[in-house]
Amino acid sequence: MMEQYFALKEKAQDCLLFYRMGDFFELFFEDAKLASAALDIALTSRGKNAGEQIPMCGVPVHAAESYLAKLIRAGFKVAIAEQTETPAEAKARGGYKALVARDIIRYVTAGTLTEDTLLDARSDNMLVAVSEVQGQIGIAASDISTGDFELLQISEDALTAELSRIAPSEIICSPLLAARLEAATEWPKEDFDSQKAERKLKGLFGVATLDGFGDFSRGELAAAGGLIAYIEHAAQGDTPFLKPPVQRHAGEYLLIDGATRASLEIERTMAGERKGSLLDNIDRTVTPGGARLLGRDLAAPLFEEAKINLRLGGVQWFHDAPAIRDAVRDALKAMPDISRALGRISAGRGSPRDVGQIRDGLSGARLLREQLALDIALPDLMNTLLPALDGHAAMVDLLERALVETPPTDMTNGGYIAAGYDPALDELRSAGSDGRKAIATLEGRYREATGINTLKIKHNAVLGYFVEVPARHGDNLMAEDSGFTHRQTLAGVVRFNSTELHEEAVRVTQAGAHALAAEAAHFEELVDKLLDRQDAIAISADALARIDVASALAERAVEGQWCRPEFAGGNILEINAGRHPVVEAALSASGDPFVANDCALSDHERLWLVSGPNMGGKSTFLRQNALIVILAQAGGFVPAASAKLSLVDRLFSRVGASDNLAQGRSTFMVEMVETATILSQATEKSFVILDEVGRGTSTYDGLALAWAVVEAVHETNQCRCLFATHYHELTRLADQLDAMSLHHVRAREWKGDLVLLHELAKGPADRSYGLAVAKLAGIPKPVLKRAKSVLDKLEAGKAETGGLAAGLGDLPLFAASLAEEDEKTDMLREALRDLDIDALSPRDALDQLYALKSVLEQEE
Ligand SMILES: Nc1ncnc2c1ncn2[C@@H]1O[C@H](COP(=O)(O)OP(=O)(O)OP(=O)(O)O)[C@@H](O)[C@H]1O
Repeated sequence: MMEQYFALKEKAQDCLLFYRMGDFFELFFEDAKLASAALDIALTSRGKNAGEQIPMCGVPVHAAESYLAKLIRAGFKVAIAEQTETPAEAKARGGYKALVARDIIRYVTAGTLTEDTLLDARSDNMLVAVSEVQGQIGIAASDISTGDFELLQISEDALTAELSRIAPSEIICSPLLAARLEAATEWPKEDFDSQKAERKLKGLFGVATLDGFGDFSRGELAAAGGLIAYIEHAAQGDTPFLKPPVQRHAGEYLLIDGATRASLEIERTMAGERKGSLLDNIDRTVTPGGARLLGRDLAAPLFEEAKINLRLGGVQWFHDAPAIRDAVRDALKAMPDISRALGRISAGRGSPRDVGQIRDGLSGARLLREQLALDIALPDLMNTLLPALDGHAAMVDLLERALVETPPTDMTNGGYIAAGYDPALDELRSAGSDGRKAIATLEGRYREATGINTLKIKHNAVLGYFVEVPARHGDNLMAEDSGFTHRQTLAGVVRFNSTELHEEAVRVTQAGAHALAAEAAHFEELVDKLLDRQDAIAISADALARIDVASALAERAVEGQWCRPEFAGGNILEINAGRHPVVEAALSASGDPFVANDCALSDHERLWLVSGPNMGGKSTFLRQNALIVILAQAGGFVPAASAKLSLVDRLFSRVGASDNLAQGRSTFMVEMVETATILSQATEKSFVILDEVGRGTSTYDGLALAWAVVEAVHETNQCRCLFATHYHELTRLADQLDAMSLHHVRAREWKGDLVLLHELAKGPADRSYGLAVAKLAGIPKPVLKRAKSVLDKLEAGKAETGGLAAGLGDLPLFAASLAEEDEKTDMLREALRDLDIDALSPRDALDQLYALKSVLEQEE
């Protein structure tokens, strides 16, 4: 057995091996130690290997899913080794001592789950494959529990942003990329082959060309190849359930990098929780499919006005029609998760319950369509979605006739095919129940005939049916002519068989076995019919999810009195009475009102410098405007009285200081890396919020950096920007930078105490109130007093010398100093531009590099 175990373990590689033995999955050696610790179950031992006890632990097969869930959550992968023949088959093959054959039938990994119990119903579970072809990155992403499948090609610098959007549970990559993608599992290069992948995809979707799905690059195809190979490996041969690939193009979406996503707490808070995030705040969806789609929408807001307005039209319609909204949401609430049920069926793991769910979902969809079709003024969104809900009448009708109302998950005991669907099955069932009745009658007759009132006819798995009497009556039935044959004597009872009982028993078991087989055959047939229509069913499920999202966003908008955003040309962001939905909700829980604030960025006033006391609401103001952009471009209403904006191509946020010690970066380093990304990538169409850039270092360095960053954003990037700062000195820049204006959050001192008004006003803050905030926070009085006298001294010094920023008045403008530096690098640029990299051998490339270096040295 150990030999067989080692062979399987070798195959399982870095996965824990679940080795099936009877009713248990057993784990041995190191696997047992790891699993027993992770699952908190007993570690025992069994037999010896090389003189050492073999550590072992086990989980019962019937409860294996919950243990699997725990292990996957703890970051393990599991290989399931099942018995591939029965003990009887093994005996027939190799005699009494033959070992039952076993093989790995499936690998369970975080990205290849389909079971309800192992998945979060309201989030996607993405598996991502990444490849690199000629310097371009191909990404294939799929949620195999629903079949969603997308492909895209990006440049390498966009990789982390894309991965943060997709938030995969598991990443695989070709060996070339493994060093750059720490979290990824390396997968053989042969599977990342674009030509092989193209053939595979064509086969999978039964098409002669992939042109109908998109014009895929070699990188995209290679990634798809890796992804499919990995899924096939996990399922050990079953064809993966994938819908036709959707090709994404970087320019179709609002780009949000990982740091911005994290700092704006879009889908998760900084602490990693869904609760407290923007998504959690706005999520009023009533179906798991809707919740998943909303998550996807927020992760990738659109950059196309027509598409956004299509979504907004749907939200508006539900917003304006409360009765329809309520009715639709009630109908949706009752609907099962069709997508995931279909995913399981397609993966060969579907149960009668899954088929029942699809029946109920599709029939609900049809009712919904009939209900909505009565409305004459449907918005475009609904006009495009409603037809997708139809077309399943024959399927629903078949499933309604074929299945009982609530089919079980477990098929082993049958009972899921409805009475009346198949007369032959009905007959088998009645033969079975007639037999059981006959056995009950037989029991009565035997009691009478033998005079033993305690005689019983029982059934167990080993003996089948038998007659049982207490031991003291045993002898009566032992007589040769009694009609009973002895089978077993136990401590208190004796068991017998009889010809009549045997005949009835055969009738019952045969009828039962035939009925089970008939049910299984019907089930298989139903599954085949469903799979024939799986694309159409998936489209209906997607349409239901979209309707759920539209009605949920409308519900949230009504609840919070949100407005429909409008889009305009140019580069504006005009928000009237904007609010931060998460802060507002937190405040309202404690009964405090949220103070709404306006934002009015335009081509002439692109950059707002916001100052004011700590705790005054600067960060909240910056973030709320970023969140409004996200919500608007995701196709939702926004928390404001009115909102008009020009589409944003990239959103950047550098908010708050957070150490990323895991990556070995200090607070200041993180701040600078993020700021560098913004300065290099923000375009005129971007929106940037910068919060206290420079505060992580010494005052002079910090101010100098903040100063230069404001100038660069204003002069070079020319994007819309909100910049919060405590450096009062920066306000001087307003004289030089014509598209920058000054704003502050208001505060007042009242009877010696600070009152924060959280209200934005024009102009710079009059003072910083740092000490007053410290007092609010409970800094001891002697410390405050001392701080006050230090402050007085500093301010006296400042008055004499002109302060920190003295002498900055005659600094030349940013653009002027930049131009000078640019010239220096021109020769280099020329040389680089003339290089034809594709034509270079590695040797030439090295020579060129030396040449470039010497150009640089000459210049310097
Ligand atoms: N518009 C508002 N209306 C009501 N309360 C607000 C508003 N904005 C902020 N607050 C409250 O003030 C708190 C502090 O806000 P915020 O963090 O935005 O201040 P800040 O000016 O950025 O502070 P710091 O300079 O210390 O970072 C928030 O947690 C919230 O409770």
